[in-house]
Amino acid sequence: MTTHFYKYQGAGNDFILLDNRTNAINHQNPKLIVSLCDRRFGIGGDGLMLLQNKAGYDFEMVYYNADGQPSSMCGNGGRCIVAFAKFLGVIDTETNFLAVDGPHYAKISASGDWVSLQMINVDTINTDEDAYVLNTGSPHYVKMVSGLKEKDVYQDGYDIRNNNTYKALGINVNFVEPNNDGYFVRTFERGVEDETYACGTGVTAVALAMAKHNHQSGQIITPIKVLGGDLNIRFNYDGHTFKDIFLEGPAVKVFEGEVEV
Ligand SMILES: N[C@@H](CCC[C@H](N)C(=O)O)C(=O)O
Repeated sequence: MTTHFYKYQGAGNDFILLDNRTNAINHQNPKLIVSLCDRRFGIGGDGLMLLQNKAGYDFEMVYYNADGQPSSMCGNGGRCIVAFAKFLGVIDTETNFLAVDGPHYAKISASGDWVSLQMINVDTINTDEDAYVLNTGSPHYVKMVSGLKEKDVYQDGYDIRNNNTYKALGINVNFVEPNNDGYFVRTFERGVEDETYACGTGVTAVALAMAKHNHQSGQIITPIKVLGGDLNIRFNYDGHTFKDIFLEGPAVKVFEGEVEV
């Protein structure tokens, strides 16, 4: 069958969006998702999402990585699907929706292209040698480096994601370096198995890990530059739990069309 698709990007993390409120799309088809996300033979994307009806919520976000597998939470995907929901008229400027890691609240600008998404609370940050390891809806490894602009993020990220500790379940690898007013971050993403232009749960993990690293607490706002733009993370840290975590940034419809599914 043919269906309408929409392409969105959030700071360069890009996604195919499908409106599946009628449940007409059979999405349990990894081969189809891989081919739609292919940048040469398909539409292209770091992932694919379906917006579905869900009792008790404005909608449900169903997320697949570009490798065709359902995965854990995608922060930029969450921001993009909120913009999509507003475009479809499912929501106005606030929403409560369900994702794989639970309920999420989000706010969207009246213009529909700036989304502030609440993320899950985090109370555990582990270490792996000099790196931080935490789950912000997806699992993340955060390592401070210098010379990040020139770093071989693909190779170094690949090696960490595929080492004996992480190979089986996978992990997203974030390299971070302080810049003027915040941090510069580059991420090797599990399920894309490549560097992406941004990772929302990744920059969230970096912001929390850096607060712990710098012994900060209270209300914290962390601006983060990524390859595809700028993101902001605001949260509250009482020394035990990171709460009221919001990931903020652009979410933009790029193009739309018809595709065979
Ligand atoms: N791009 C995402 C993260 C998507 C999930 C990730 N690839 C994984 O499998 O853990 C984001 O913006 O958070």
